[in-house]
Amino acid sequence: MAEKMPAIVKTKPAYGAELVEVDVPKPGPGEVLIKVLATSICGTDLHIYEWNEWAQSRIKPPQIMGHEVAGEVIEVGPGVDTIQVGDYISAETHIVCGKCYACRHNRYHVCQNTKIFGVDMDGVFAEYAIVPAQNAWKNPKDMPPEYASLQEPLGNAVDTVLAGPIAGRSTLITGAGPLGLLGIAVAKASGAYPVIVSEPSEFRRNLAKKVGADYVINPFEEDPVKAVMDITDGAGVEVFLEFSGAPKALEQGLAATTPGGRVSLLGLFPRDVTIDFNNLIIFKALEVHGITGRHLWETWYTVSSLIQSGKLNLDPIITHKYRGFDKFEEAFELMRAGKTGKVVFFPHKG
Ligand SMILES: NC(=O)c1ccc[n+]([C@@H]2O[C@H](COP(=O)([O-])OP(=O)(O)OC[C@H]3O[C@@H](n4cnc5c(N)ncnc54)[C@H](O)[C@@H]3O)[C@@H](O)[C@H]2O)c1
Ligand SMILES: C[C@@H](O)[C@H](N)C(=O)O
Ligand SMILES: [Zn+2]
Ligand SMILES: [Zn+2]
Repeated sequence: MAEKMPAIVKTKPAYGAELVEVDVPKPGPGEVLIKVLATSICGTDLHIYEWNEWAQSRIKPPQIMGHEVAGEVIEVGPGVDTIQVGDYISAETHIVCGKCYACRHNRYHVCQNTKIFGVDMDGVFAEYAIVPAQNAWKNPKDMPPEYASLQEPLGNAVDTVLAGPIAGRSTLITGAGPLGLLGIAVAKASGAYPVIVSEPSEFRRNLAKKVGADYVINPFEEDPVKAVMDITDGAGVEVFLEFSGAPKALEQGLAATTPGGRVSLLGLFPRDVTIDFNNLIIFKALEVHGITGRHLWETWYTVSSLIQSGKLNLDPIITHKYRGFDKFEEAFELMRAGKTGKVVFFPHKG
């Protein structure tokens, strides 16, 4: 096996990243080494690439980027007995402690000592990568690697969409970035109707339609609250799913939700948000959920089953596929410009 490999590395505390030759890592105790078959870019990778304030406070270069992955196990470290060479895996990116108050209540998704690979340690934008065995998820052999790699962000979308009843419910999704698009696919596969999407980008509104949105709205040109009221005969939507992180979208979504409806919030707001709690939440008796990460491991079972059911319309969401990492800068710049859905690399050129 090769001793060196190309990897996208955050080499310096500054904008960008570099494609460099690094040593193929050796799995330590409790770890496995995978041949990376597919790896996709997350918005968090973009923040690390851009070196925004959050990245500056958290990332310690030099470090291999990336965390969404599918790969074949080629070596297991000492003490690993749950995963074998030849297994085809994806990875839960949150490495949880198993010991804190949250973990001891089976709330692993809010472990207070969570570490994330590709964020707090080397990641998977490479030909080979280390995954802690406790984080490995075995895939069926016939699942395409690009779908298998999307399971981690699909888990975010599944936890948002399925935080309450959805079948037959009118649903508003704000934001059709990669996560919102995955949310549309999950909502449609789960029987939501009508699915109304508010998204300012024309490119992404078109993707939303291809994924199955029943109505799309440009919130910069028409009032989404009025549009939702028109579509729902003045009732408002039963379910509001926030995927944009835009404060205005939150306010509009709450106003467009029917009294007694359900609100699930995944988007992260760039600053504190001021909301009329009394009129938009309390007097409407809304059920509000904050969503973070994925439930371990219930969400992974749901995601895997949804993919295997063939009902998730993922193909329109994967807008860009790259063999090798040579054009990684193009990929990041396209994503920064909002001209992509999900971007997937297949690191091995052969
Ligand atoms: N809670 C979690 O665990 C978790 C995990 C992953 C991502 N996130 C967050 O989820 C959000 C979505 O992620 P993403 O990668 O798709 O981000 P993204 O930035 O690519 O997508 C956001 C979309 O919202 C749209 N938008 C902007 N203003 C809007 C408005 N007023 N109304 C409607 N849409 C508007 C943008 O045009 C864009 O397409 C981000 O805020 C991200 O930080 C949270
Ligand atoms: C790391 C972050 O980007 C990841 N998608 C999560 O679910 O937490
Ligand atoms: Zn991520
Ligand atoms: Zn913990």
